[in-house]
Amino acid sequence: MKPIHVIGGGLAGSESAWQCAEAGVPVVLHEMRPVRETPVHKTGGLAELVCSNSFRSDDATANAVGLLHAEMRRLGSIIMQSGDAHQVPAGGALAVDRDAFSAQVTAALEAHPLITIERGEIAGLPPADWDSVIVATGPLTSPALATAVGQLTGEAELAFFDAIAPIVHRDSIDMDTAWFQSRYDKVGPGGTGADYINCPMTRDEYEAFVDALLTGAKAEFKDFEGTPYFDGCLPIEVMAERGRETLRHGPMKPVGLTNPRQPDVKPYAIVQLRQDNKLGTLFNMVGFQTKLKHGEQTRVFRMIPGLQNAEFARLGGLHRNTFLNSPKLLDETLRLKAEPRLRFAGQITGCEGYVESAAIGLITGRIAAAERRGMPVSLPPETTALGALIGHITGGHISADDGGSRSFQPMNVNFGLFPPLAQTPTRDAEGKRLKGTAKTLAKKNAMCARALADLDRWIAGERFDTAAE
Ligand SMILES: Cc1cc2nc3c(=O)[nH]c(=O)nc-3n(C[C@H](O)[C@H](O)[C@H](O)COP(=O)(O)OP(=O)(O)OC[C@H]3O[C@@H](n4cnc5c(N)ncnc54)[C@H](O)[C@@H]3O)c2cc1C
Repeated sequence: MKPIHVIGGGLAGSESAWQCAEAGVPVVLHEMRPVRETPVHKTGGLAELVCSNSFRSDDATANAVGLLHAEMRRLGSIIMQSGDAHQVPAGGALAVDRDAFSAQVTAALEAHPLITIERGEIAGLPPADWDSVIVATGPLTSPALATAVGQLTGEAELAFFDAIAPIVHRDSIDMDTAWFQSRYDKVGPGGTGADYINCPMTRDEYEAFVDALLTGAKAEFKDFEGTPYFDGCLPIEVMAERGRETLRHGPMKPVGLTNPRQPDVKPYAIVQLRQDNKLGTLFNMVGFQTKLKHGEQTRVFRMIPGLQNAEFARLGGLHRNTFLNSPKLLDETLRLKAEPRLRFAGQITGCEGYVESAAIGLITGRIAAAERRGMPVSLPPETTALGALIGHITGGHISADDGGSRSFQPMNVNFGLFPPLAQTPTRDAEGKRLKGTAKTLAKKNAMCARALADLDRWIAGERFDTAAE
């Protein structure tokens, strides 16, 4: 059997390669690192996490990304297996030790008899005799390949940017000012209820901090002027520009947390830091992605009480994010209409986040493997998180039909992408009428239950079963 070529050994490409191989199809995985680096990757490891170490909520009963975790686990995801094996405490979220996680993914792929890993950049369109290719080169696709893809799709259909948050050495945080606590003391999977470091601010401190953010020198990005930000990853200073109170309602919201030294005084704002490595020596500043210049970051972030002596293991930054205008360019099985031997996976398709990228890698791998084996291709139902996400990429988004710039933007999985329930729950188990948040929660519960039931039926109806191969 001719191999499937997967380009890019990140979150999506690693999962794609794994799924193809588990389905009995040989794979050549091409990863350019460490021969050639991206502006943000630091290692040669597969599935390297470039910023936060969080896979976000692990709640499969009421959260769309938690549901996606559950679906991927049912489909034998190597990313979820490795994430689960290297979890670190993070309240209700699934966060991982990034090095151990990446090492496990790398070892699993290296050991698979059907996977060959070739290190080196694919610096242009793949050779013509590669008849089935999965392009999973991510937001930082190398310029040579991006240019080649751009020529197939039209240059205007690529390029965007993203921001990363700083990481602080734990022993440089003043724990006489800061304290450990998860919001609402939420224990979550593998957490303790006291997983985050919290830094409180008075009103005066908050106002001075916002002023410093607004006036601090920013890195310039002339290349990207006029490009809209993705709302899920707004730089902190851009949020501050939207209004002086915006941060207090966003990453600095002071709710669900009590300062043990002054339990009766409500902080005006709180900065949270989340454990970043298993050792617990590094903590990242939650929601603090930034395009402040490096010197300014040190100065401004040391204004935060508890971080006055902070030592930064990594400062924040702003980087390119390459993605396709997929609804226009890809068919329903994620093939490039202009060149169908090329299939796309991961963030380059316009999903957003580690888990979503891996999820699209998972489905793309299964589709490509089924096709190679001459089996019918079946997509997950649109009621599942996987199906909803693919739907968004390949057709769910409705473009503004005004002839202006494209409107398709990267998207995290969310319940807005799912078809509505046939019947929305109106009463609880005791027959009491549901209202407000209880009603919303019941709706999410019902959507999750529907998704998992439909996914199980889809799995049962597949013509090949990866677990049995
Ligand atoms: C600055 C920044 C910060 C981010 N922060 C977060 C975050 O905090 N949380 C989150 O969930 N997501 C974050 N993301 C998004 C996250 O990177 C992606 O969701 C995820 O890594 C995408 O997975 P992927 O497999 O599509 O791409 P990647 O994981 O980036 O993998 C792509 C791989 O392709 C390789 N490659 C590129 N070009 C070539 C080529 N021509 N030949 C061979 N190999 C090639 C790269 O080396 C890389 O290993 C961030 C992205 C950026 C850029």
